Amino acid sequence: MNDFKAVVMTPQIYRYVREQAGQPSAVQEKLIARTLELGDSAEMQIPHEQAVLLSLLVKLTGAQTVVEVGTYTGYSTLAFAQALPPHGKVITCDMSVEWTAIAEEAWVAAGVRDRIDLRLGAAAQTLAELPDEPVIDLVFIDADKVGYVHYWDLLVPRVRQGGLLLADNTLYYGEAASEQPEGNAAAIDAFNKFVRNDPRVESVLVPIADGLTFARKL
Ligand SMILES: C[S@@+](CC[C@H](N)C(=O)[O-])C[C@H]1O[C@@H](n2cnc3c(N)ncnc32)[C@H](O)[C@@H]1O
Repeated sequence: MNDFKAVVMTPQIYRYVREQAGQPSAVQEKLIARTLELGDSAEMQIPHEQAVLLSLLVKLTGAQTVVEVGTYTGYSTLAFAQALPPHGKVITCDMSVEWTAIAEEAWVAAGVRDRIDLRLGAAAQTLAELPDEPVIDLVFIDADKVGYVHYWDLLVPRVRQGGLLLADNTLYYGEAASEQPEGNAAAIDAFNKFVRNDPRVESVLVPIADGLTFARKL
């Protein structure tokens, strides 16, 4: 068996991968630039190729109800909203008024503001207040890493059978794989073990961007 079949990413290969994802739209370009002005926090924005993947997943699954944990400046939300049918909805949670105000400008410019339900406040509270019925088609968890297991447990029962759960940063810069991960990397490692052993889903960790876990609700 081939134990190691993976391409070790280099800047040249990464540029090539980015080229295959196509160019960001004018609204996306502007949002990338506006987010970069924020400084260090800009690294939280998902890369464009991941946004393309998120859009594809909405279309492939026919999702109409998406729940996102972690809006930031709204790049991933925009990817979901643009891929949804006109009556579809993204419920997105964040605590930052400043960052989500930037997101809202982009959503308005893209003409998808009416498909987005922004809920400000602690995500655990927002998710606990969602209806108990399993009506969510697609979930994207991309907020504080120590909260992942709790968000997962709040969301899995609310996802329909066959629905898709996505969790971002599940490699955590590769640190989740270290012998003794610390801090956020330890939280992600614990989350990964939790998902692996969760009988409610079948899952796989895909090494795109910072690691993206896919899980299908059984
Ligand atoms: C990695 S960023 C999200 C990036 C976003 N998905 C994108 O594509 O640009 C994480 C976000 O989670 C938010 N966040 C962190 N802890 C939170 C909490 N307990 N409740 C709600 N939002 C939280 C932060 O304010 C931040 O905007």
